[in-house]
Amino acid sequence: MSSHNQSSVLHKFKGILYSTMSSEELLNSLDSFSAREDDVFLVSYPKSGTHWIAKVIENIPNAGITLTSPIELGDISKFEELKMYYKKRVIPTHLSYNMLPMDIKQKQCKIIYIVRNPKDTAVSLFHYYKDNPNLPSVETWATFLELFLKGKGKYNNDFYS
Ligand SMILES: Nc1ncnc2c1ncn2[C@@H]1O[C@H](COP(=O)(O)O)[C@@H](OP(=O)(O)O)[C@H]1O
Ligand SMILES: CCc1ccc(OS(=O)(=O)O)cc1
Repeated sequence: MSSHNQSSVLHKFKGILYSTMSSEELLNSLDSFSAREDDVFLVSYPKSGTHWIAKVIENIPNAGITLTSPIELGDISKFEELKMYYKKRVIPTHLSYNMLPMDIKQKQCKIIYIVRNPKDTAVSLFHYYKDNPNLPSVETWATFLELFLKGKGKYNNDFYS
């Protein structure tokens, strides 16, 4: 696995790799997020079928919900953006439980946790990295799988360092 390009698309926050589309300032301020009691969080590891489940939820007739972008995606203005939604919010995230904003736990918001067979998730992630020239290049399936099994990947820790 080569680490070229890593600096342009990934950055480490508290030992975990995130997309640079999640600003450090936002990640640092997650605990200042003010949850609503009726918020629903759609929590998943990347490539677990998040978009599919999100679409299913979004298409529930008369659900009266707004599907937002992931809570960790964007800059410090994210929480202001989320405040603008007046309908019940369904908020996706790939954050680990420890990184979830405190208020979500305090208000006991509902969480839908998506689990996909990790063998399929690993294959999906492997192809995702292979097909995305902006991500660090993947050499072989064997090296990728070894790192994946060690929990070393985006939203995990130091896959590409
Ligand atoms: N109805 C469905 N059943 C099972 N997997 C689905 C699905 N719809 C999408 N997926 C798979 O979910 C993965 C994407 O996940 P995410 O939305 O979290 O990024 C893709 O996996 P593959 O790369 O194996 O095709 C995609 O094909
Ligand atoms: C459909 C809502 C959604 C969910 C997750 C996303 O992040 S990622 O593409 O899986 O990194 C984006 C949008």
